[in-house]
Amino acid sequence: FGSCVYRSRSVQYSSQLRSSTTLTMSTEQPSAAACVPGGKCVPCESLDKSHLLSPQQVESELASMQLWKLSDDNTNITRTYTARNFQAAMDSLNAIGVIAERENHHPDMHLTGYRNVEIVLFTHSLGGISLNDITMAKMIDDEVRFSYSPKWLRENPAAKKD
Ligand SMILES: C[C@H](O)[C@H](O)[C@H]1CNC2=NC(N)=NC(=O)C2=N1
Repeated sequence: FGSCVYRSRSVQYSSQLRSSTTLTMSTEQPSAAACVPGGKCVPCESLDKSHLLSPQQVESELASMQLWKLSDDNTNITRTYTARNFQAAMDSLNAIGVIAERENHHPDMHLTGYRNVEIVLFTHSLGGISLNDITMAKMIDDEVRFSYSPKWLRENPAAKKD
């Protein structure tokens, strides 16, 4: 997933003595990179308005992602679920957080009523939806092992993973 090309190493030179320069290699945190389908990543900063998806484009992407909905104002995609319990909700948020940090593309996450979760994805730098958000949604669906409320799962069979 998202084999992002990170600007991996920053080289800091600090000359301690005039006669020698200490070369300290430090590996930066993975740089700003957001992923688009196909595992290619583009740095967040390289996105511009041309990367915004139209509502039609979003809807066609979401046709195969039934757990996600396009917001009424077309500015984000959301996924809501009820976890089995508070810990399961927290575990899912933390798992999503790992993906978000890895991809440097972060959802808004809301936990209410101790186990009702809403995940909201949009590209902050554009104020709308880009392919990065679609990719993140797919990664969340594919990689996170959710523990749902059995009642919720019965009511949302699309969430069932075989
Ligand atoms: C500097 C940093 O890479 C950027 O702010 C990243 C961080 N995470 C992000 N997450 C989201 N959803 N949208 C962004 O534009 C974004 N940009």
